[in-house]
This record gives sequence, C-alpha cells and structure tokens, in this order.
Amino acid sequence: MALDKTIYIGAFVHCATLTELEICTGGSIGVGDDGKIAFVIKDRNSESLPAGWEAAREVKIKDHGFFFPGFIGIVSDTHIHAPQYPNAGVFGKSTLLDWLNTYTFPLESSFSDLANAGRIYKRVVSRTLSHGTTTACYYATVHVPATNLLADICKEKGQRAFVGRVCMDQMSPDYYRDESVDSAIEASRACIQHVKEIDPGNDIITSIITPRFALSCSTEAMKRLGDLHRETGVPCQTHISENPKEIELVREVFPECSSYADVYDKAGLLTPKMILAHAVHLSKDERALIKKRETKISHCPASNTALTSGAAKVRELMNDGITVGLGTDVSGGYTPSMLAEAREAIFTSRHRAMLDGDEAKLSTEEVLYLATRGGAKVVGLEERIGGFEVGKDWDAQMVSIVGVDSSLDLYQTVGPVEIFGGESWDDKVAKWLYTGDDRNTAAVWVKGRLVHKTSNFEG
Ligand SMILES: O=c1[nH]c(=O)c2nc[nH]c2[nH]1
Ligand SMILES: [Zn+2]
Repeated sequence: MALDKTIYIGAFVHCATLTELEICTGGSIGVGDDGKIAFVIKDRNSESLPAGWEAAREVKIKDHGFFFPGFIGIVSDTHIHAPQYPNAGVFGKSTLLDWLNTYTFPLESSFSDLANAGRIYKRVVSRTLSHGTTTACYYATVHVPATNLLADICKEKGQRAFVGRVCMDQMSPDYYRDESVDSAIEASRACIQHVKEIDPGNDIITSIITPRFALSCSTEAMKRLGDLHRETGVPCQTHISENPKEIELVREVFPECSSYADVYDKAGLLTPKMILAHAVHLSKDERALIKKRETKISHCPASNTALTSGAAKVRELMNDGITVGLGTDVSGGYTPSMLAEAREAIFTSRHRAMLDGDEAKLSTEEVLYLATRGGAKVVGLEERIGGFEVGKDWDAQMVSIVGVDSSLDLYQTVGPVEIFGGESWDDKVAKWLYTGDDRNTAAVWVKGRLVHKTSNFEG
C-alpha cells in the first residue's frame, strides 16, 4: 500500500536504555513511503529538514502530547489469547487448572463456529490497537479455519501479529483437543502455510508454533513440534511454571525430565525463538538453562495476580541476562491494555520488594522498556521496531492529553488558571503510565499505516 511521505512533528519519548527515557520536546521524524523512519531531528531549532522533504505531509502533536513507540505484547503484547477476550474480567476465585476447565476450554471450543470467531477476533484486534498495541503474539484455538481467520483480520486491520494455532493432544477435554499427534502437526502445518500465502515475507504477520503447555501435549507431540520448529524456522510460544499444582503435575507426568524447562529442552523447543509465558516459579537451574538457550520470557503480572499464580521475580530474570517482555495474557489477565499491564508489572515488583528487598522494584522507565524494546527483543524484531531510529518501521502511537476526557489531568490544564506550575517531562510520562488509558491514545501507526484514530486526532 502506497503511503504519503510524512513528517511527525512535536515531542518524542522513547526508551534509550533499560533505565533511561530519551525525551525530545521539539523534534521531527520523517517517515518514507515505505513506512520506515528516514530521518530523526531531535531539535528543530538547530537542524533543518533533509532535501526533498519540504512538501511532505505533516502530522503535529497538539499541546502536551507526545509520540511514543507502539507497545509490543508481546504491545508488543508478547502473550495474549485472542479467543479468550470475551472472558476478560471473568475468573472468579479460580486458579489455573480449574480456570482452564471452567472458563477457558468451553469458550475456546466455540471457535469451531467461524462466524463467532470472526466477531470476537475483529473486536480483540480493534481493541488492542486502540490501546496502542502495534504487535501482538496471539494464541488462537485448535481450529485451523478460525486461526487462519485471525491472521487475515490482523493483516486487514494492520496489526503486526504472531498467530499460533494451539496444540493440545492430552489431558484436555474430549470436546476440545487434537485427535492425534499426526492431526496436530498437519493442522499446524496448514496454519503455517496460510501465513506463507497471505504474507510471504512476514512483513506484518508471522506464524508461531504453539504447544499449549507441557501438560496438554504428549512427549511425542512436543518432539514433533520441535522438529517442525527446526525444519521451518517458525518461532514458538508456550507457558511455563505458572502455578504450583501445575508444576507438581508436570513432575508426575514427565518423570524422565529434571525440570519443567527440561521438558521443553528435551523436545528441542528451548531455543532463541521460543517465548515462554509466566516463568513465575523457575529454579536457579532452569533460569541458567533458559539463559544458555537464549529463550525469551513474557512476564504477565495481571494474570499471575488474578489467578493467584504468584509474583514472578523479574529483577532476578533480568539480572541473569534473560530477555523479558510483557504480556497481558488475556483472559487470565483482565486487561487488553499494555499500559495497565505495565502498571501491574510495577506493583507486582513492589510486592516482590516487600519480600526480597528494594532492588526488586521496577521503575517507570524499566516497564516502558519491557513494553517496547524488551518486547521487540522477545519477538526477534529489535532491528525493526521498539524505538525511534532511522531505518526502523514507524510503529508508533500519538499520546494526547489536553482535550481528552480521561483521568490524566495535568496541573496546568485543570481549570483556567495554572495553579501548580506544570510537570516535568518525566513526571508527565509517569502520569500517563499511572493515570492514562486508551482515551489518551489518539492515533496508532504500524509500518507507517494509520491503523487506529480517535476524534482527537487531526491528520
Ligand atoms: O495463562 C494461561 N492461559 C492459558 O490459556 C493456559 N493454558 C495452559 N496454561 C495456561 N496459562
Ligand atoms: Zn497464557
């Protein structure tokens, strides 16, 4: 699709490093007709436009807003179950294993009905885009037509997505499971083939091999999925070490394996292109193995709190050198918003700090890093997305503050008089994180294409 060459003008905020934001209050970013960043001017007063950009279209930030990289998950939302969206907020007092049987499997099984799947998938993609999620790692269901439809919908709406058909051939209800290992592999291949047909270069859509979790996959199924991963180079995602009862059962079902991580390792699934969700109760040896294999982790704090699974030790994972991103894990997690998920990551880290000491606390800068550059690394796209650098794709969101009826009130915008004098830029970003919501996300772009806008966006 041909795009207009566009200059985005105003304030830019992105994560320079894990602990530092870079804030340019008077910048310009030029995005070419290929959707890639062509130039970055950090100070418009001291740098002029490159030749050939004088007549380009302009999109300007109003008042106190700013441009921010799209979330990965991974907003990047690195872990979200698209078919579970109707259950967001519905989990009662359940924990993982009864939650799966009571709420999750019955809902997912309804995706044999393609019309039902289409309605829900359109809604979840629109909703996550409206929250600034430019990249999502989706789990679908066992159904091939519905999984392929999710890939089609992401492509049509322009959301960068990893779309996985869930494999589950054991310890699953009769009404919702793979009939055999052969049929699970054949169905996975069909979904990989579909993505090859709709997006051969994985420009926006990528297939992802998805064994649900160790308990729902036989050793043979996992080995065959490991072989498929090696043969095709298609990335993988699964769950690990979420809940104590689950871990105990994994020990009983796979006595030949030394740990939960070892179950995946023996199947050839613990590789740099595997994303493991949760990782709440990993042992030191498992962390060492995951680090050695360069396997990535999606931290899903809202889900871990909702299902009382535990509080992952994110600081420990990061100190070990493991790459971590954030995931909403809808509908174990109640929210499709990565901004809310980032807040949950902060509060979970505060609870860890009450047990482990202050070092466990994550800062505003760190959780925003996990939601952008961290997520980009988790999905292997750090050269393409996650920050504002020349050559990267324009995956971005425009954050609006003035004239938006959200709870994000700046002092100087409350009433007609400047009573308090105004926030620093760092404070403004922190207030967005803690009190903002999708009403502040005025517009969203993926690879230069405008994929969501509110009435607050003029451009
Ligand atoms: O958070 C989770 N959501 C799921 O759907 C699931 N399946 C297995 N383990 C799981 N954990
Ligand atoms: Zn999950």
